[in-house]
Amino acid sequence: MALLSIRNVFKSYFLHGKRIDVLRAVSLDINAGELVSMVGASGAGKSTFLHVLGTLDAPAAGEVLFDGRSVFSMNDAEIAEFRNRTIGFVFQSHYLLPEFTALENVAMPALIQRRDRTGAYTYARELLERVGLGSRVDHRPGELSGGEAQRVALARALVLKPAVLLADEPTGNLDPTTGEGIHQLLRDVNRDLGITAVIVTHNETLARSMPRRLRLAGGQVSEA
Ligand SMILES: Nc1ncnc2c1ncn2[C@@H]1O[C@H](COP(=O)(O)OP(=O)(O)OP(=O)(O)O)[C@@H](O)[C@H]1O
Repeated sequence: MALLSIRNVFKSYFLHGKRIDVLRAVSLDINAGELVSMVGASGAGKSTFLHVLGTLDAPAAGEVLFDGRSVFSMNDAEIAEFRNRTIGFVFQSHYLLPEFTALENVAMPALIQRRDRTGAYTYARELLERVGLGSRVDHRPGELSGGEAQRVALARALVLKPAVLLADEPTGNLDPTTGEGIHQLLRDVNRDLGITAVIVTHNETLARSMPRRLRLAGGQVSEA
């Protein structure tokens, strides 16, 4: 059975009396452990797709299934709980808290969930070492390079041990070499931690380096 399934999903926006159909009858299965890239023109709906897949946004019609269970049939509190437990997000901006160190930023989701403090910091440190920032744990975001800050954001997305990692243009603000470093880390995390990952990117070369490639165009998702 697929880990994540999208079944006949529609999503539109209404703005100034006009309707924009973004996703039109999208169906897709993603198996546990897959590493998937998604490309598509600006405005094609990639972020919208990722938000629906990540349960941040409900579809107008259709279903999102996790392990065969329909996510949007749960109530809002249950969906939020499910999302916290299951999905890690990385965005184009790192959204790190400026007044906290790298270590505190990574541990934060676990502390908010009232997990064991020592365990949270130990795992946060381990994740920072994994992303190559063992020597930067006490740096605040303003004392990190763009690529380093994005690696901290990736570590933070992993601290609750999610089954799924969704990344929306995680290298969009980075130079190509630094961007390739982040993509390599995503490949490592997928391989070593067994996390299922979907990465939206504008970089066709990086997208092609992923084992499975999707393209979003005309409201439809196809294998690329
Ligand atoms: N909240 C909203 N209200 C109205 N229209 C929206 C909203 N969010 C997105 N859109 C429109 O929906 C379409 C898809 O947007 P989306 O951000 O999903 O595209 P994208 O493929 O991620 O684009 P980009 O690569 O430029 O980030 C765009 O035409 C956008 O203008």
